[in-house]
Order: sequence, then C-alpha cells, then structure tokens
Amino acid sequence: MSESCNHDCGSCSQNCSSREQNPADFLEQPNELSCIKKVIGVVSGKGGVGKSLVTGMLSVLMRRREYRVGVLDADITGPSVPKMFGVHERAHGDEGGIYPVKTKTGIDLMSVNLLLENESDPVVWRGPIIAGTVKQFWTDVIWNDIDFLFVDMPPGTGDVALTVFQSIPVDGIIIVTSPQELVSMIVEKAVNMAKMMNIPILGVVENYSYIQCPDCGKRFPVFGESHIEETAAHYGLKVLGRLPVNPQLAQNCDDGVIEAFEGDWLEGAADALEAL
Ligand SMILES: Nc1ncnc2c1ncn2[C@@H]1O[C@H](COP(=O)(O)OP(=O)(O)OP(=O)(O)O)[C@@H](O)[C@H]1O
Repeated sequence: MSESCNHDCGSCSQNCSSREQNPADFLEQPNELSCIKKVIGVVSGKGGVGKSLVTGMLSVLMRRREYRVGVLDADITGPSVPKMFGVHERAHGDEGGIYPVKTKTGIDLMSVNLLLENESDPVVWRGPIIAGTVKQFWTDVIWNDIDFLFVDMPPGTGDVALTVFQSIPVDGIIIVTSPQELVSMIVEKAVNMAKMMNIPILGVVENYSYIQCPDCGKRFPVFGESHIEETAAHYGLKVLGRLPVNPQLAQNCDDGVIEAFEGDWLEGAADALEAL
C-alpha cells in the first residue's frame, strides 16, 4: 500500500494488496429460491467441437441415473441446447424469478432462446450485455432442487467465459476437444484458465474421435490419430470419454430427441460426476 493511500482505489493506479480482490469477491448469489448442489462447466478452447452435445449427453446420463439436473446455456450467441431437447416454448417468470423450462424427462433448461420472442432472432449484443445475461441465468432463474447444474460455456476463453467463472461458483469443469494437432494448445488454454480461476478440472472428453464401421466395428480416425492420452497425461488430466462421429447423434440433436440417445461413450464421465 502506498504511504499516501487515501483508500480511494478509483483515483489510484497502484496494484497494492488492498486493491487485489479474492476471486470469491466476484461471486454472485443464486436466486434465493434456488438449491443447487454441484455446478459443472463444460468448456472448449474453440468453437464447434461438440461442447453443447457433450453438455446435453451428460445431463441426460445423470438424469437417467435419477439425479435432478439443470442445464444453463451460457452460449448466448449460439444457443443450441433447447433445440437438442426439442424445447420450443417460452420461459415464464413471476416476482420470485424466472422458471426454467422442463424437458420430456424432467431436465430444467434455461437459454436465451427460451426468452426471445422468436427463437431464430439473432443475439447481436455486446460482450458486457451477454455476460450480464449469463449472470442473470444464475441470479434470477429459480433452479429448484438441482443435483447437477451443467453450464454450457461460451466457446473459448474470452470475456464471457471469464465472467461466468468469476460470478458462478463452478465446482469443476470438463474440457471438450477434438483429435487435431491443435488440441494440445487448446487444452493448455483451458487448463490455464481453470488454474487462474482456481477451478478443478474433472477431465477431458475427446469428440469426433473416430468413426466406427457399422458392419465390421473397425474404428477409423477420420480427423487424424488421437493425441488425447498424451495431452491429458502431460497436464495430469483424466480422459473421461471418447465420442465417435455418429450420424445418429447428429440426428438426435436435429430431431430434438437427445434424451433418446443410445451409447455408453460418456459413462466414465458420468461416474466421475457421481463421485464428486
Ligand atoms: N460426435 C458427433 N457425432 C455427430 N454429430 C456431432 C458430434 N458432435 C457434434 N455433432 C454435431 O455437430 C454440431 C456442432 O456441435 P455442438 O453444437 O455441440 O458444438 P459446440 O462446440 O457446442 O459449438 P459452438 O462452439 O458453436 O457452441 C451439432 O449439429 C452436433 O449435432
């Protein structure tokens, strides 16, 4: 602290200990009617690697294990969660807050698409507004009795991702990657961000890992040989699952019936969540 400190940090540029804030200082309180046991962030270092699909599948798996599950779609400019679940109605609220919309199997969803008049309306908002909306999904939405709240994070490690990590008490993150060479750098970015935010990493899921011949069962690494084991070992992370390119999964998303997907690729990830 400077000797001439007048305790008015707004008029001083010194980076002293009284200015440094604990990450916990930025945490927002959830709605007073919410009751959430664990918050799991699903992140990716870049867009399009299947983060939303993995979020959706994990929420379905945990629901199948009889947990009460919610999905907070923090991917405000590319909200794909409601479509995957075939949910098109609008969310409603009252003086207590906003109520999530329930899927067919009882998963609670909140997404900007459930609030827009027209779900095809583009969200052309600047970063602070987007980040504020995500915060409101935490502070204003009534997450009633939730064992696992999955947060489908915006892709990358930018402004909105940072706000989410600062304002929501995330218990652990799952990193979704693809098999390309770039993966190591991308995982490193996500790992560093989690470290900065002091959030445990539960492990990595590799998507688009291979394609499996429906006749002979042989696996083909269409996007190149996987480096996930070495990469995960390098950062001391667990590989929680490898997801093939599977046309049926894409069809399930397009038809809004992700709750009907069949496959045990992510059971390891579900076990890790259950063990939390
Ligand atoms: N393993 C897979 N097999 C078949 N289709 C897949 C697979 N993974 C993702 N897809 C399809 O690819 C598209 C993109 O996936 P998804 O929306 O999950 O990516 P994302 O990482 O969340 O994207 P963004 O970063 O843009 O939000 C979706 O149409 C999804 O159905």
